Amino acid sequence: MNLIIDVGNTLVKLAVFQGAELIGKIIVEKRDLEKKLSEISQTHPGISGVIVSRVSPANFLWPSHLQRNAKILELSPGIVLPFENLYATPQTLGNDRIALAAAASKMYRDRNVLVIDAGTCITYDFKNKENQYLGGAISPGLHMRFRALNAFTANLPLVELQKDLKLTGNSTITSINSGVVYGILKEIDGVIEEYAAQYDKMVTIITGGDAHFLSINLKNSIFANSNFLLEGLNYILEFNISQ
Ligand SMILES: Nc1ncnc2c1ncn2[C@@H]1O[C@H](COP(=O)(O)OP(=O)(O)O)[C@@H](O)[C@H]1O
Ligand SMILES: CC(C)(COP(=O)(O)O)[C@@H](O)C(=O)NCCC(=O)O
Repeated sequence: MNLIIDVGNTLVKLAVFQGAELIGKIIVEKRDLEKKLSEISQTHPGISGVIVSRVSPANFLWPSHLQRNAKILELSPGIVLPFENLYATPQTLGNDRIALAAAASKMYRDRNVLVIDAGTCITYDFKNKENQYLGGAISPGLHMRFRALNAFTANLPLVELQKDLKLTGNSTITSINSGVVYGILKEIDGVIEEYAAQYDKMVTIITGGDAHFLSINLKNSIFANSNFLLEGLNYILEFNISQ
């Protein structure tokens, strides 16, 4: 059994895998991580492998049971990867993006794959059909856009996402919502179309906290998979254990 820990910039995702099958998942705030880890190590005494990926600091103590009985792997740029990494600055590449490329490699090794992760930031990661990771793009996430409009102006309030979309905002709140949400939707559709024009038979995956809401409003039909990053981390762990 493997324990997977994905520390994002906003939330921590924890999952337990039995081999390649995800058997449990929980999303927690960083302040609750240590408590949850201790609970999981008690309820799943069979955990023998752990992988942790961080893109932001998270301070916690490992439960002693895990420290004693499990192989703990911290994802870092030096780790052996199941794909060829052509990023020009691999030492600065986000661990979450490495995990997404690993999942693309596991599930679609011989295909061109674009992975979109809509979390704190929106990341675009492209792996080609030669199993090479080329890189992609980083842009501000949904909440970051709402917060930026509030933080860098005098008059704009901090708006919560309105799921009822109106193209033409007729108030400050609906204008902000239209700008943020249509801005993201058109960005994502545009990026997909640019890649699809350059790479044949491309698979596109969307994941991350805002994936569901965005995917149902996109023009392009793409696969939403909320566990894609976790699957990638599990694959990297299994790949390194078997080396
Ligand atoms: N300050 C915030 N308040 C409320 N929600 C936020 C805030 N910052 C980010 N979010 C939302 O939290 C979710 C985090 O998604 P997730 O994929 O877990 O991101 P990450 O991996 O970056 O932690 C997203 O829906 C994002 O829009
Ligand atoms: C771009 C990110 C901040 C995304 O983080 P997230 O929104 O998933 O929390 C993270 O992948 C990161 O810190 N990347 C480092 C820069 C790079 O990937 O080149």
